[in-house]
Amino acid sequence: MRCLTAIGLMSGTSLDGVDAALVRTDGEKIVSHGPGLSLEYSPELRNRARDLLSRAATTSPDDPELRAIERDITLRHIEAVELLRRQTDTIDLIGFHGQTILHAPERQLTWQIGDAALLSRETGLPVIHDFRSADVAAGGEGAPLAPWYHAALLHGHEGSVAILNIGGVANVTLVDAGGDIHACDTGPGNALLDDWAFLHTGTACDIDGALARSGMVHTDILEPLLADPYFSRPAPKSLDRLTFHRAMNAVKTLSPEDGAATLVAFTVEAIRRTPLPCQPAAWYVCGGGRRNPVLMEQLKYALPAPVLSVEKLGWNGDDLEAECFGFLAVRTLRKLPLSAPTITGAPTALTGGRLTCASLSPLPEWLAVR
Ligand SMILES: Nc1ncnc2c1ncn2[C@@H]1O[C@H](COP(=O)(O)OP(=O)(O)OP(=O)(O)O)[C@@H](O)[C@H]1O
Ligand SMILES: CC(=O)N[C@H]1[C@@H]2OC[C@@H](O2)[C@@H](O)[C@@H]1O[C@H](C)C(=O)O
Repeated sequence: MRCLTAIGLMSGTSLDGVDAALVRTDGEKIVSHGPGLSLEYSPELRNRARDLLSRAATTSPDDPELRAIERDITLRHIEAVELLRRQTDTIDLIGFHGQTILHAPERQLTWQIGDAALLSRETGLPVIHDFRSADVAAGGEGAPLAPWYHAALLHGHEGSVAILNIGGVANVTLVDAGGDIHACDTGPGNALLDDWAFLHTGTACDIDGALARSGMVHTDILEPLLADPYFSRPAPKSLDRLTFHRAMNAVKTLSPEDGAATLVAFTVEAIRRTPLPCQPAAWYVCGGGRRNPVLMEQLKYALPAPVLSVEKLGWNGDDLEAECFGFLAVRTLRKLPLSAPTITGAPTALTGGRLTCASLSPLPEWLAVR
């Protein structure tokens, strides 16, 4: 198959906005990746989405507020596509992750909202979406899905490497010296710390780790949190943004600074305790967590190998997830696997994703022959 240029779109668990990025690929090799951009959600939309997440388990897909949030989020994605389109000649397709509002693989449930038909109609492009359902339906975790992309980018790299994404939730990909891929969600990323900072300072995150830096870690609170069976469970495993929300209750009597320090330690300790088949020679960090200097310092202290930003590999740590969904969109078209037993626990290597093509007539030849 010839190489295609895809726009990948990701609205992550921190609910900060939409990331969009270009990737040129045949679904196996990465010819080029980037540039990308991010568009924030308004504080109002963020609050509505946060509220929706907390009641998603009991919300019907026809709920009018859910529909309204889905539309507003999709409109922001359309803006992102139009802005990115100005930076390149031809776009072939879009990989559209949507916004996860509920993730419960043990109930074969994973729910990403986003109106793929509206996105396709407004942009005139084919849209691949619903990346996680097939994996969850087959008994997999449905997440993380970035590992195939990390492995493709690492092609030719020697030794074992960990790529650590610290978003709202944190997840790791380990590519071992033989090229085998292992992965899982490690535990909380920034989401608890974001909620804590918002509660105490009204800011969307603990900017530059200012709160955590002057706080003290309360191990008497931390240890019971780390006693959760999730941390001793072998990989593959995945999380919902709200899985460890009770930690907010556990730290509620602490000062803003001590609460922040304890939540940072929770993220770091969960990463350190992640059961991996071998120790990586280096950890490369992507996602917004790498911008929190306190988190990065603590990681460097806790982990036995060097901890660096993915920028050291020449990658853009803000765009990586968006690029990934462009890459996976092309893999969907080629019916290549998006997941595998050591990544999501799916019984075999599985493809996934669905095509929505609202306004293309005639279909491009590469799409029509699928
Ligand atoms: N200067 C900063 N100081 C502290 N934290 C920061 C800073 N910049 C970004 N962050 C953190 O990064 C987060 C955003 O990270 P990112 O965009 O990777 O998350 P996401 O993609 O939404 O999450 P996920 O990967 O779980 O889907 C913010 O919510 C914040 O916690
Ligand atoms: C269900 C869901 O949306 N999971 C996200 C979330 O954010 C980080 C972590 O939890 C990861 O498992 C996943 O996203 C990335 C892009 C993934 O699938 O690799």
